[in-house]
Amino acid sequence: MPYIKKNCVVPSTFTQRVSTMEFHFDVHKIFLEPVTKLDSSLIPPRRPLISSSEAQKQIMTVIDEIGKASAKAQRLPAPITSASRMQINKHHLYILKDCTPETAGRGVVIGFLKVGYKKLFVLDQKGSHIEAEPLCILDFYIHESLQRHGFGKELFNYMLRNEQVEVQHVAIDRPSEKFLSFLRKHYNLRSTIPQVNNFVVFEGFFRDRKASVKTPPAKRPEGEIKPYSLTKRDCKNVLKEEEGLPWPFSQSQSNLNRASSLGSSPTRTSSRPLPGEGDFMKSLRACRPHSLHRAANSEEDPTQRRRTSAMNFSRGLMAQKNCYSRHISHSPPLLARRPPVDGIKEQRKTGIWWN
Ligand SMILES: CC(=O)SCCNC(=O)CCNC(=O)[C@H](O)C(C)(C)COP(=O)(O)OP(=O)(O)OC[C@H]1O[C@@H](n2cnc3c(N)ncnc32)[C@H](O)[C@@H]1OP(=O)(O)O
Repeated sequence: MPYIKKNCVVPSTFTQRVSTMEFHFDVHKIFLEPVTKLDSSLIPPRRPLISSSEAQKQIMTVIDEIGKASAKAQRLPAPITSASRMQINKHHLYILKDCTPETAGRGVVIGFLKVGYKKLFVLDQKGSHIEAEPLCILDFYIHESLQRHGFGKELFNYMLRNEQVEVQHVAIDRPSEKFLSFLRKHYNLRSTIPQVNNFVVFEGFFRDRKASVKTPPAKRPEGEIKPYSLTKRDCKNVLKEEEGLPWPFSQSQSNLNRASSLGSSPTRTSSRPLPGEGDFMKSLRACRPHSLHRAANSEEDPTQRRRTSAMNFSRGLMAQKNCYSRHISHSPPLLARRPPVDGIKEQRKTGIWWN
């Protein structure tokens, strides 16, 4: 397990030279703390020891490189963390550097954690959809050579303290098997509440929350049901971006297509309703949640991981519609297991999409 020595995170078993993400400049001059928190300004809380324009350039290089390393480790088709993405989103990036004397004068980063608040519809245990804006874990990476040394836990705990959030209250954007194992081991998070989007939440998500969660507006007479904030939009015609629909309803079709290729949690760029949105909302009321989302423990092709934010929504939509149109109040058994061979073939046969 690591321990803190002279404000630095150092693994107790650490004897060999660190081989991590190195840079041609000295990371210690831009990140003065063991963990540096960045927001969209990309300006560290403690002023770098070099000119601000040079610091900005180096910080952007670090973010781009660690983003690439994370994407490679997760076998994502493209990085979901980059300097330019940081600048346009309200995310927080925690960067952990190595502070051992061996790395003095060199640029060495151990890993990073990216989080951000997102509006989501989250299903509770009873299958009711709840509007929430939880802190979401968006990207998490520790360099391969230093995994299983306790750095991930140090960084994660630092983030929880800094964001003042309980671990069971976070939502996680398609966690990897390693991350699920990490959460089981360190936080005893095991049972998930099935969702129809890419986010995984654990039991306890709805308990003792400081931030408010609310159920959508009271049901209108049949035929007039409108999802959350559609009414608001109808009235005002304009929604501020921050007040857009929760994911998954915040996506325009074109954005869905783009998001699916990038694999990230999509950003809100449009407040136009999706085709079939109303049906989906109705079906959410008519259907209990099912394991459309990959079961937390299920195995999956890593190349497919986190690729399908948008596609999964479409699949969820289709499956929910399917469920609704057949007036089924429980998930059909088919939905509770993964496709035997190929989800697409299965979909063609059954009309039901797999997640
Ligand atoms: C929302 C998302 O970001 S999902 C993507 C998460 N990131 C990745 O999958 C990238 C590759 N993995 C990593 O970067 C790291 O393994 C992390 C970030 C998941 C965990 O960081 P670490 O520093 O390794 O974690 P730490 O040392 O504190 O905890 C170790 C525990 O994490 C889990 N873990 C870490 N590495 C592995 C691994 N290779 N295989 C299985 N479990 C692992 C295990 O539970 C492990 O405990 P164990 O060694 O007793 O089995």
